[in-house]
Amino acid sequence: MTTPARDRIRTASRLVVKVGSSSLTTPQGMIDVDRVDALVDVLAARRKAGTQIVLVSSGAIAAGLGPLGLSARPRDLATQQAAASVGQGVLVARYTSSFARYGLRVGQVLLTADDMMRRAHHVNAQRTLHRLLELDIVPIVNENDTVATDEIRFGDNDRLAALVAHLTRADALVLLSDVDALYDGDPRRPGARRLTDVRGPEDLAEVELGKGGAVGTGGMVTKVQAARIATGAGVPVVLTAAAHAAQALAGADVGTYFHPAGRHPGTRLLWLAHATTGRGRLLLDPGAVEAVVGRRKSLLPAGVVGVEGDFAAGDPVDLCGPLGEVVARGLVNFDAAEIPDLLGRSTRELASALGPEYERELIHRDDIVILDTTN
Ligand SMILES: Nc1ncnc2c1ncn2[C@@H]1O[C@H](COP(=O)(O)OP(=O)(O)O)[C@@H](O)[C@H]1O
Ligand SMILES: N[C@@H](CCC(=O)OP(=O)(O)O)C(=O)O
Repeated sequence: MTTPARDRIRTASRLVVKVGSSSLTTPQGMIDVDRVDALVDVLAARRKAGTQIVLVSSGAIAAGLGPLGLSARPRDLATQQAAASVGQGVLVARYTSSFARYGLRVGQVLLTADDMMRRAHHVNAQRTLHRLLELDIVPIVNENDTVATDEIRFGDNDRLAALVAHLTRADALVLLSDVDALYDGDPRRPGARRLTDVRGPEDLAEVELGKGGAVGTGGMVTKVQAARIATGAGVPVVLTAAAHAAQALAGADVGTYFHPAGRHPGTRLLWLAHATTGRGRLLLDPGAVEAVVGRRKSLLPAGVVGVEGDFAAGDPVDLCGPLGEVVARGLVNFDAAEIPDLLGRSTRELASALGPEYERELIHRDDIVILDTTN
Protein backbone atom coordinates (compact mmCIF):
# COMPACT_ATOMS: atom_id res chain seq x y z
CA MET A 1 0.00 0.00 0.00
CA THR A 2 1.33 3.48 -0.80
CA THR A 3 0.52 6.61 1.12
CA PRO A 4 0.02 10.02 -0.58
CA ALA A 5 3.27 11.30 0.93
CA ARG A 6 5.27 8.33 -0.26
CA ASP A 7 3.85 8.76 -3.75
CA ARG A 8 6.64 11.28 -4.16
CA ILE A 9 9.06 8.37 -4.15
CA ARG A 10 6.96 6.19 -6.44
CA THR A 11 6.60 8.99 -8.99
CA ALA A 12 10.07 10.58 -8.64
CA SER A 13 11.78 11.24 -11.94
CA ARG A 14 15.20 11.54 -10.31
CA LEU A 15 16.24 9.55 -7.24
CA VAL A 16 19.40 9.47 -5.17
CA VAL A 17 19.84 6.08 -3.52
CA LYS A 18 22.52 5.63 -0.85
CA VAL A 19 23.64 2.19 0.27
CA GLY A 20 25.83 1.53 3.29
CA SER A 21 28.88 -0.72 3.63
CA SER A 22 27.06 -3.24 5.79
CA SER A 23 24.60 -3.97 2.97
CA LEU A 24 27.26 -4.69 0.35
CA THR A 25 30.05 -6.63 1.97
CA THR A 26 30.55 -9.90 3.85
CA PRO A 27 31.97 -9.96 7.36
CA GLN A 28 35.20 -11.26 5.76
CA GLY A 29 35.65 -7.99 3.88
CA MET A 30 34.58 -9.20 0.45
CA ILE A 31 31.89 -7.83 -1.84
CA ASP A 32 28.64 -9.70 -1.35
CA VAL A 33 27.88 -10.35 -5.00
CA ASP A 34 24.33 -11.56 -4.42
CA ARG A 35 23.36 -8.48 -2.47
CA VAL A 36 24.95 -6.13 -5.01
CA ASP A 37 23.04 -7.91 -7.77
CA ALA A 38 19.79 -7.77 -5.80
CA LEU A 39 20.17 -4.01 -5.33
CA VAL A 40 21.08 -3.48 -8.96
CA ASP A 41 18.01 -5.53 -10.03
CA VAL A 42 15.81 -2.98 -8.25
CA LEU A 43 17.67 0.10 -9.49
CA ALA A 44 17.87 -1.14 -13.08
CA ALA A 45 14.13 -1.85 -13.13
CA ARG A 46 13.42 1.67 -11.97
CA ARG A 47 15.90 3.10 -14.49
CA LYS A 48 14.22 1.11 -17.27
CA ALA A 49 10.91 2.63 -16.15
CA GLY A 50 12.37 6.08 -16.88
CA THR A 51 13.63 7.33 -13.51
CA GLN A 52 17.14 8.75 -13.39
CA ILE A 53 19.16 7.13 -10.61
CA VAL A 54 22.24 8.41 -8.80
CA LEU A 55 23.73 5.73 -6.57
CA VAL A 56 25.82 6.85 -3.59
CA SER A 57 27.64 3.73 -2.52
CA SER A 58 29.80 3.15 0.52
CA GLY A 59 31.79 -0.02 0.87
CA ALA A 60 35.22 0.88 -0.49
CA ILE A 61 37.00 0.46 2.84
CA ALA A 62 34.99 -2.62 3.80
CA ALA A 63 35.61 -4.22 0.39
CA GLY A 64 39.34 -3.57 0.68
CA LEU A 65 39.72 -5.48 3.95
CA GLY A 66 39.65 -9.00 2.44
CA PRO A 67 42.09 -8.28 -0.41
CA LEU A 68 44.50 -6.64 2.07
CA GLY A 69 44.22 -9.51 4.55
CA LEU A 70 42.77 -7.24 7.27
CA SER A 71 40.31 -8.79 9.69
CA ALA A 72 38.70 -5.57 10.91
CA ARG A 73 38.22 -2.00 9.79
CA PRO A 74 41.57 -0.23 10.45
CA ARG A 75 41.57 2.68 12.86
CA ASP A 76 44.27 4.80 11.29
CA LEU A 77 43.47 7.02 8.33
CA ALA A 78 46.35 5.89 6.09
CA THR A 79 45.33 2.21 6.26
CA GLN A 80 41.66 3.15 5.76
CA GLN A 81 42.73 5.07 2.69
CA ALA A 82 44.79 2.16 1.40
CA ALA A 83 41.81 -0.14 1.91
CA ALA A 84 39.52 2.33 0.13
CA SER A 85 41.98 2.56 -2.76
CA VAL A 86 41.85 -1.22 -3.26
CA GLY A 87 38.18 -1.63 -2.40
CA GLN A 88 36.80 1.18 -4.57
CA GLY A 89 38.15 -0.47 -7.71
CA VAL A 90 36.67 -3.82 -6.74
CA LEU A 91 33.35 -2.19 -5.88
CA VAL A 92 32.97 -0.27 -9.11
CA ALA A 93 34.05 -3.29 -11.17
CA ARG A 94 31.29 -5.24 -9.47
CA TYR A 95 28.68 -2.56 -10.18
CA THR A 96 29.88 -2.29 -13.77
CA SER A 97 29.23 -5.95 -14.46
CA SER A 98 26.05 -6.05 -12.42
CA PHE A 99 24.45 -3.11 -14.28
CA ALA A 100 25.78 -4.52 -17.58
CA ARG A 101 23.33 -7.41 -17.13
CA TYR A 102 20.70 -4.81 -18.00
CA GLY A 103 22.69 -3.03 -20.70
CA LEU A 104 23.31 -0.10 -18.34
CA ARG A 105 26.61 1.71 -17.87
CA VAL A 106 27.94 3.27 -14.70
CA GLY A 107 30.28 6.21 -14.11
CA GLN A 108 32.43 6.63 -11.01
CA VAL A 109 32.23 10.03 -9.28
CA LEU A 110 34.51 10.59 -6.28
CA LEU A 111 33.84 13.73 -4.27
CA THR A 112 35.51 15.36 -1.30
CA ALA A 113 33.81 17.72 1.08
CA ASP A 114 36.53 20.24 0.42
CA ASP A 115 36.20 20.11 -3.36
CA MET A 116 32.50 20.54 -3.18
CA MET A 117 32.65 23.70 -1.16
CA ARG A 118 34.70 25.61 -3.73
CA ARG A 119 32.39 27.16 -6.21
CA ALA A 120 34.23 26.17 -9.40
CA HIS A 121 34.58 22.55 -8.31
CA HIS A 122 31.05 22.38 -7.05
CA VAL A 123 29.57 23.72 -10.28
CA ASN A 124 31.78 21.29 -12.16
CA ALA A 125 30.57 18.29 -10.14
CA GLN A 126 26.99 19.37 -10.72
CA ARG A 127 27.59 19.67 -14.45
CA THR A 128 29.28 16.27 -14.62
CA LEU A 129 26.46 14.56 -12.76
CA HIS A 130 23.84 16.14 -14.98
CA ARG A 131 25.75 15.21 -18.11
CA LEU A 132 26.12 11.61 -16.93
CA LEU A 133 22.37 11.44 -16.37
CA GLU A 134 21.68 12.94 -19.80
CA LEU A 135 23.95 10.29 -21.29
CA ASP A 136 21.89 7.60 -19.58
CA ILE A 137 24.71 6.57 -17.26
CA VAL A 138 24.16 5.61 -13.62
CA PRO A 139 26.60 7.75 -11.61
CA ILE A 140 28.09 5.89 -8.65
CA VAL A 141 29.25 8.39 -6.07
CA ASN A 142 31.55 7.86 -3.11
CA GLU A 143 33.72 10.09 -1.03
CA ASN A 144 37.23 10.36 -2.43
CA ASP A 145 38.62 8.55 0.59
CA THR A 146 42.21 8.35 -0.59
CA VAL A 147 42.74 12.10 -0.49
CA ALA A 148 40.33 13.18 2.23
CA THR A 149 41.99 14.22 5.48
CA ASP A 150 40.49 13.77 8.92
CA GLU A 151 39.44 17.41 9.24
CA ILE A 152 37.57 17.63 5.98
CA ARG A 153 36.17 14.16 5.76
CA PHE A 154 32.52 13.23 5.71
CA GLY A 155 33.54 9.73 6.84
CA ASP A 156 30.05 8.42 6.37
CA ASN A 157 28.20 8.78 3.10
CA ASP A 158 24.84 9.72 4.58
CA ARG A 159 25.38 13.47 4.58
CA LEU A 160 27.21 13.31 1.27
CA ALA A 161 24.12 11.61 -0.20
CA ALA A 162 21.86 14.37 1.14
CA LEU A 163 24.05 17.01 -0.46
CA VAL A 164 24.17 15.07 -3.73
CA ALA A 165 20.36 14.87 -3.66
CA HIS A 166 20.26 18.61 -3.35
CA LEU A 167 23.01 19.18 -5.92
CA THR A 168 21.26 17.04 -8.52
CA ARG A 169 17.84 18.43 -7.63
CA ALA A 170 16.57 14.94 -6.93
CA ASP A 171 12.92 14.36 -6.12
CA ALA A 172 13.71 12.01 -3.25
CA LEU A 173 16.54 10.38 -1.30
CA VAL A 174 16.50 6.72 -0.31
CA LEU A 175 18.91 5.62 2.45
CA LEU A 176 19.49 1.87 2.47
CA SER A 177 21.13 0.24 5.46
CA ASP A 178 21.16 -3.07 7.33
CA VAL A 179 18.31 -1.99 9.60
CA ASP A 180 14.75 -1.81 8.25
CA ALA A 181 13.80 1.54 9.82
CA LEU A 182 14.60 4.13 12.43
CA TYR A 183 13.58 2.82 15.85
CA ASP A 184 13.05 4.75 19.06
CA GLY A 185 16.12 2.98 20.46
CA ASP A 186 18.53 0.14 19.69
CA PRO A 187 16.52 -2.09 17.33
CA ARG A 188 17.92 -5.23 19.00
CA ARG A 189 16.27 -4.18 22.25
CA PRO A 190 12.95 -5.97 22.85
CA GLY A 191 10.05 -3.57 22.45
CA ALA A 192 11.93 -1.07 20.25
CA ARG A 193 9.32 0.76 18.17
CA ARG A 194 9.62 1.61 14.49
CA LEU A 195 8.99 5.22 13.49
CA THR A 196 6.94 5.18 10.29
CA ASP A 197 7.01 8.95 9.77
CA VAL A 198 9.17 11.84 10.91
CA ARG A 199 7.62 15.26 10.31
CA GLY A 200 10.03 17.39 12.31
CA PRO A 201 12.55 17.44 15.18
CA GLU A 202 9.75 16.97 17.72
CA ASP A 203 9.23 13.41 16.42
CA LEU A 204 12.84 12.62 17.27
CA ALA A 205 12.87 14.01 20.80
CA GLU A 206 12.60 10.59 22.49
CA VAL A 207 14.66 8.65 19.95
CA GLU A 208 18.03 7.19 20.93
CA LEU A 209 20.36 7.39 17.98
CA GLY A 210 22.96 4.66 18.32
CA LYS A 211 26.22 3.76 16.63
CA GLY A 212 26.51 1.71 13.48
CA GLY A 213 27.80 -1.81 12.97
CA ALA A 214 31.34 -3.11 12.53
CA VAL A 215 31.83 -1.80 8.99
CA GLY A 216 29.44 1.16 8.82
CA THR A 217 30.52 4.45 10.31
CA GLY A 218 27.83 6.92 11.03
CA GLY A 219 25.08 4.80 12.59
CA MET A 220 21.73 6.51 12.94
CA VAL A 221 23.18 9.87 13.92
CA THR A 222 24.46 10.66 10.45
CA LYS A 223 21.35 9.20 8.81
CA VAL A 224 19.12 11.50 10.78
CA GLN A 225 21.46 14.42 10.03
CA ALA A 226 21.27 13.52 6.35
CA ALA A 227 17.49 13.39 6.54
CA ARG A 228 17.47 16.82 8.15
CA ILE A 229 19.67 18.31 5.43
CA ALA A 230 17.60 16.79 2.64
CA THR A 231 14.15 17.51 4.05
CA GLY A 232 15.25 21.03 4.93
CA ALA A 233 16.03 21.47 1.25
CA GLY A 234 12.62 20.12 0.25
CA VAL A 235 13.71 16.56 -0.56
CA PRO A 236 11.76 13.70 1.11
CA VAL A 237 13.76 10.79 2.52
CA VAL A 238 12.98 7.16 3.14
CA LEU A 239 15.27 5.09 5.34
CA THR A 240 15.05 1.31 5.20
CA ALA A 241 16.99 -1.92 4.71
CA ALA A 242 18.59 -2.69 1.36
CA ALA A 243 16.46 -5.85 1.34
CA HIS A 244 13.36 -3.61 1.17
CA ALA A 245 14.64 -1.40 -1.62
CA ALA A 246 11.97 -2.48 -4.11
CA GLN A 247 9.11 -1.69 -1.73
CA ALA A 248 10.70 1.60 -0.65
CA LEU A 249 11.08 2.77 -4.26
CA ALA A 250 7.49 1.74 -4.94
CA GLY A 251 6.32 4.04 -2.14
CA ALA A 252 5.21 1.17 0.11
CA ASP A 253 4.89 1.61 3.83
CA VAL A 254 8.33 0.29 4.80
CA GLY A 255 11.08 1.95 6.82
CA THR A 256 10.83 5.52 8.02
CA TYR A 257 9.62 8.38 5.86
CA PHE A 258 11.01 11.85 6.60
CA HIS A 259 8.61 14.46 5.28
CA PRO A 260 10.13 17.39 3.38
CA ALA A 261 10.05 20.65 5.28
CA GLY A 262 11.97 23.48 3.76
CA ARG A 263 12.48 25.14 0.47
CA HIS A 264 15.59 24.82 -1.71
CA PRO A 265 18.29 27.20 -0.39
CA GLY A 266 21.16 28.17 -2.69
CA THR A 267 22.98 24.96 -3.49
CA ARG A 268 26.46 26.19 -2.75
CA LEU A 269 25.46 27.59 0.61
CA LEU A 270 24.02 24.26 1.63
CA TRP A 271 27.45 22.76 1.03
CA LEU A 272 29.05 25.50 2.99
CA ALA A 273 26.77 24.89 5.96
CA HIS A 274 26.92 21.12 6.04
CA ALA A 275 29.99 19.97 4.14
CA THR A 276 32.63 22.10 5.72
CA THR A 277 34.11 23.05 9.00
CA GLY A 278 35.66 26.45 9.52
CA ARG A 279 39.43 26.61 9.03
CA GLY A 280 39.55 29.55 11.39
CA ARG A 281 37.39 32.05 13.24
CA LEU A 282 36.57 35.71 12.85
CA LEU A 283 35.29 37.37 16.01
CA LEU A 284 32.56 39.90 15.29
CA ASP A 285 31.39 42.84 17.36
CA PRO A 286 27.62 43.00 18.08
CA GLY A 287 27.03 45.47 15.24
CA ALA A 288 28.63 43.13 12.73
CA VAL A 289 26.56 40.18 14.00
CA GLU A 290 23.42 42.26 13.51
CA ALA A 291 24.52 43.32 10.01
CA VAL A 292 25.48 39.82 8.86
CA VAL A 293 22.80 37.73 10.57
CA GLY A 294 20.00 40.26 10.95
CA ARG A 295 20.35 42.22 7.71
CA ARG A 296 22.27 39.68 5.59
CA LYS A 297 25.04 42.18 4.78
CA SER A 298 28.62 41.45 3.73
CA LEU A 299 31.19 41.28 6.54
CA LEU A 300 33.45 44.33 6.52
CA PRO A 301 36.79 44.58 8.39
CA ALA A 302 35.42 47.38 10.57
CA GLY A 303 33.16 44.95 12.47
CA VAL A 304 35.79 42.33 13.21
CA VAL A 305 37.71 42.40 16.49
CA GLY A 306 39.82 39.27 16.25
CA VAL A 307 41.04 36.49 14.02
CA GLU A 308 42.04 32.93 14.90
CA GLY A 309 43.49 30.11 12.83
CA ASP A 310 45.69 29.73 9.81
CA PHE A 311 43.58 29.93 6.66
CA ALA A 312 44.02 31.11 3.10
CA ALA A 313 41.80 33.36 0.99
CA GLY A 314 38.89 31.26 -0.27
CA ASP A 315 38.76 29.02 2.82
CA PRO A 316 35.63 28.61 4.95
CA VAL A 317 35.80 30.36 8.31
CA ASP A 318 33.39 30.52 11.22
CA LEU A 319 31.92 33.90 12.14
CA CYS A 320 31.57 34.18 15.91
CA GLY A 321 29.57 36.55 18.08
CA PRO A 322 30.82 38.30 21.21
CA LEU A 323 30.36 35.16 23.37
CA GLY A 324 32.36 33.05 20.93
CA GLU A 325 29.20 31.44 19.54
CA VAL A 326 29.32 30.49 15.86
CA VAL A 327 26.61 32.42 14.03
CA ALA A 328 27.57 31.96 10.39
CA ARG A 329 30.16 30.52 8.04
CA GLY A 330 31.66 32.18 5.01
CA LEU A 331 34.37 32.02 2.36
CA VAL A 332 36.91 34.60 3.35
CA ASN A 333 38.57 36.94 0.82
CA PHE A 334 41.93 37.32 2.62
CA ASP A 335 44.63 35.11 4.11
CA ALA A 336 44.65 34.94 7.93
CA ALA A 337 48.01 36.75 8.04
CA GLU A 338 46.61 39.77 6.18
CA ILE A 339 43.62 40.30 8.43
CA PRO A 340 45.08 41.76 11.68
CA ASP A 341 46.12 44.91 9.78
CA LEU A 342 42.59 45.36 8.46
CA LEU A 343 40.65 44.96 11.70
CA GLY A 344 38.44 47.80 12.79
CA ARG A 345 39.28 49.93 9.75
CA SER A 346 36.82 51.15 7.15
CA THR A 347 37.21 49.86 3.61
CA ARG A 348 37.81 53.41 2.35
CA GLU A 349 40.59 53.98 4.87
CA LEU A 350 42.14 50.63 3.90
CA ALA A 351 42.01 51.51 0.22
CA SER A 352 43.84 54.78 0.72
CA ALA A 353 46.41 53.26 3.12
CA LEU A 354 47.04 49.89 1.46
CA GLY A 355 45.76 50.18 -2.11
CA PRO A 356 42.49 49.64 -3.99
CA GLU A 357 42.67 45.83 -3.73
CA TYR A 358 41.88 46.24 -0.03
CA GLU A 359 38.62 48.08 -0.70
CA ARG A 360 36.54 44.93 -0.50
CA GLU A 361 34.58 43.07 2.08
CA LEU A 362 36.19 40.39 4.25
CA ILE A 363 33.40 38.08 3.16
CA HIS A 364 30.81 38.87 0.49
CA ARG A 365 27.23 38.29 1.56
CA ASP A 366 26.72 35.76 -1.26
CA ASP A 367 29.46 33.69 0.37
CA ILE A 368 27.92 33.67 3.85
CA VAL A 369 25.52 31.11 5.24
CA ILE A 370 23.77 31.78 8.53
CA LEU A 371 24.01 28.74 10.80
CA ASP A 372 20.99 27.51 12.65
CA THR A 373 22.27 27.25 16.20
CA THR A 374 18.96 26.26 17.74
CA ASN A 375 19.58 22.53 17.35
N1 LIG B 1 17.53 4.19 16.87
C1 LIG B 1 18.03 3.32 15.96
N2 LIG B 1 17.22 2.82 15.00
C2 LIG B 1 17.71 1.98 14.06
N3 LIG B 1 18.99 1.56 14.00
C3 LIG B 1 19.86 2.01 14.93
C4 LIG B 1 19.41 2.92 15.95
N4 LIG B 1 20.49 3.22 16.71
C5 LIG B 1 21.55 2.54 16.20
N5 LIG B 1 21.19 1.81 15.12
C6 LIG B 1 22.13 0.97 14.34
O1 LIG B 1 22.59 1.69 13.19
C7 LIG B 1 23.05 0.72 12.25
C8 LIG B 1 23.13 1.31 10.85
O2 LIG B 1 24.20 2.26 10.76
P1 LIG B 1 25.55 1.94 9.94
O3 LIG B 1 26.19 0.68 10.46
O4 LIG B 1 26.36 3.19 9.92
O5 LIG B 1 24.94 1.57 8.52
P2 LIG B 1 25.39 1.81 7.02
O6 LIG B 1 26.65 1.02 6.81
O7 LIG B 1 24.22 1.26 6.28
O8 LIG B 1 25.58 3.28 6.81
C9 LIG B 1 22.09 -0.42 12.40
O9 LIG B 1 22.73 -1.67 12.19
C10 LIG B 1 21.53 -0.31 13.82
O10 LIG B 1 21.91 -1.37 14.65
N1 LIG C 1 33.56 6.25 1.78
C1 LIG C 1 33.56 5.16 2.74
C2 LIG C 1 32.28 5.17 3.50
C3 LIG C 1 32.47 4.67 4.88
C4 LIG C 1 31.24 4.07 5.53
O1 LIG C 1 31.39 3.10 6.23
O2 LIG C 1 30.03 4.61 5.26
P1 LIG C 1 28.59 3.99 5.70
O3 LIG C 1 28.60 2.50 5.48
O4 LIG C 1 27.66 4.67 4.79
O5 LIG C 1 28.37 4.32 7.14
C5 LIG C 1 33.72 3.82 2.02
O6 LIG C 1 33.35 3.69 0.85
O7 LIG C 1 34.21 2.89 2.64
